[in-house]
Amino acid sequence: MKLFAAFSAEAPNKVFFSIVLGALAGVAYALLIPLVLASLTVELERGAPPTPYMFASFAVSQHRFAAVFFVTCAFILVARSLSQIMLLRVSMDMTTALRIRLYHRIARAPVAYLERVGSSRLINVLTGDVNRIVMGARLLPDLLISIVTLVGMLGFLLYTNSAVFWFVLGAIVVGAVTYQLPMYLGNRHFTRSRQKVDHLLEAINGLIQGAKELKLNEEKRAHFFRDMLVANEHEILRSDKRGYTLARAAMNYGDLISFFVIGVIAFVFVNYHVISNPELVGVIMALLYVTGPVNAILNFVPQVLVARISLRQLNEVLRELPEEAADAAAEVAPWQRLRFDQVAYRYQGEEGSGFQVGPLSFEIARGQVTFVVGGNGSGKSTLSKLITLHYLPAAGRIGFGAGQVDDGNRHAYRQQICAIYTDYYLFDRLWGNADEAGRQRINAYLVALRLQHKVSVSDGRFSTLALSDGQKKRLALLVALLEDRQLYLFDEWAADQDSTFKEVFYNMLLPELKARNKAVVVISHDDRYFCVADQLLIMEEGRLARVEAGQGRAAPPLRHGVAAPAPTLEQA
Ligand SMILES: Nc1ncnc2c1ncn2[C@@H]1O[C@H](COP(=O)(O)OP(=O)(O)OP(=O)(O)O)[C@@H](O)[C@H]1O
Repeated sequence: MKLFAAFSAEAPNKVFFSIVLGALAGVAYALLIPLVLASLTVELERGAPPTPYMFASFAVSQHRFAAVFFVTCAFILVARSLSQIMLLRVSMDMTTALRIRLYHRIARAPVAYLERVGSSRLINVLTGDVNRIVMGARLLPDLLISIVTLVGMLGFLLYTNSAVFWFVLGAIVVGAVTYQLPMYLGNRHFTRSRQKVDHLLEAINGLIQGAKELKLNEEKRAHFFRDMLVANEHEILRSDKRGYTLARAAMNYGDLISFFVIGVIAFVFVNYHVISNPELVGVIMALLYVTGPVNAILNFVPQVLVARISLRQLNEVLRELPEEAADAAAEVAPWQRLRFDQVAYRYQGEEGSGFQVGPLSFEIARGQVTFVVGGNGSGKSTLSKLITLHYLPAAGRIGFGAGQVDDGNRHAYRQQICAIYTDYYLFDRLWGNADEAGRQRINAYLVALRLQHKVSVSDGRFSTLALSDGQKKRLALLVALLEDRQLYLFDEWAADQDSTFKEVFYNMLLPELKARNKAVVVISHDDRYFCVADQLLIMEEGRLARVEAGQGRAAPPLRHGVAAPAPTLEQA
């Protein structure tokens, strides 16, 4: 029912219309056998067969019945095709709408959540579950046609012989109930298999991303295959085999229910009830005829069950996907200082609580460069995500000038921030239309970052991203510099740059941003350049050990011959 509701929400009118058409096709289907039987009965009652009607030089008996029969067939063809095509189209629209809805939800989910669940689960929902839901929903009209046909044929049986009707109805109820038991058990195996697919996708990700490491260590590769890939594959295989075995057995049992009933009526029932031979022929024809719809109902059930499991997974993801308010247009006042007041953040650990950063209190001023320094694991990157408003503080307040960051304005403040994280992502294009001045700036930055012979930009797209790690990071810096923001954060940007570009970064770009009255936060291990900072925040084990005033001056030039200086921006 939930599956149906999810489906009909997409286009209620179209779904309603195609269901009516499907139901009419089912009714017409159920009329075919009674029509043939009625024409035979009329012929028997008349005694001598009438002269056949000639149609296109073919002799046609009972031409009125024949006409109704063929018109009914034509109606079934049209109604059924229309119903299926309409629902097929709605289901395609539904697939796209579901995916787009999920994209929006993922885009609005907090970064901390996305880091926690990882990409495998979400990709599995987007590519696998959405399709399975739509496949299941697509079967609904066929299911409906079969149900209506079955009901119509039961009506015919009631009309023919009420004792047979009650017997058949009882047999169908017993058959459906006994059929449910193996289906229920099969369903449990399918659910288990579906959960394992998430783990398998993660392992496949490791297989591709970790290809280099795996190739260099045969023992590691063997363990990875055994414990991650093969173990998950086998568990999925085991669950699927059990699930499909039970489902198949149940389906075959379902296939034969009609024949059991026919056998019992033909060989046993007739000895206890009065039933004429024409009635018996009619009943057996009707029962043979319902074999198709009964099989269809039972065959579609496993797919609808799989679709229901996927719908449950999708709803679970949608339910647990937290949504952040995303009002980029909220009013925020101009500010000069970013304030952290007793701000604390704690990761959710596997068992209980994880690493805690804070409580931290400090200020970052515009027109100044603030360095965040400290040992590995001291919490610098975590702090960077607090400063850029991705992690929500568990305690304390973050403010820009007199304004406090809250759910309503967080997204608007984010629009004033630009960051390059250690795990940055470089998109292959620049968004927004660049005018002539913009194009000149891009070219100037390409020259300053010595990328002019490697990358060009046309129609806002980079000509290539096949670059070295250092070059890619310089391209990411170019993208950041083109965005005119109030606060810039660089998390170990210079770590994999050679000395020339460290010079450019620390002695040229940072002072330039400072001169443009930007608040600049730099996470760095380059102690040679600490003198560039106006302020140093020193982190130790998640706490702010000290806040030191810096010198706010350029680092002394590199020794002659170590690196050729890059052109300044003005020169470029
Ligand atoms: N996504 C996460 N989930 C849980 N714990 C995390 C996560 N990211 C980091 N941590 C924990 O937080 C601590 C601080 O990590 P963080 O990356 O902030 O340190 P860092 O100072 O930037 O280190 P480095 O200099 O090595 O980059 C680490 O001990 C780590 O275990």
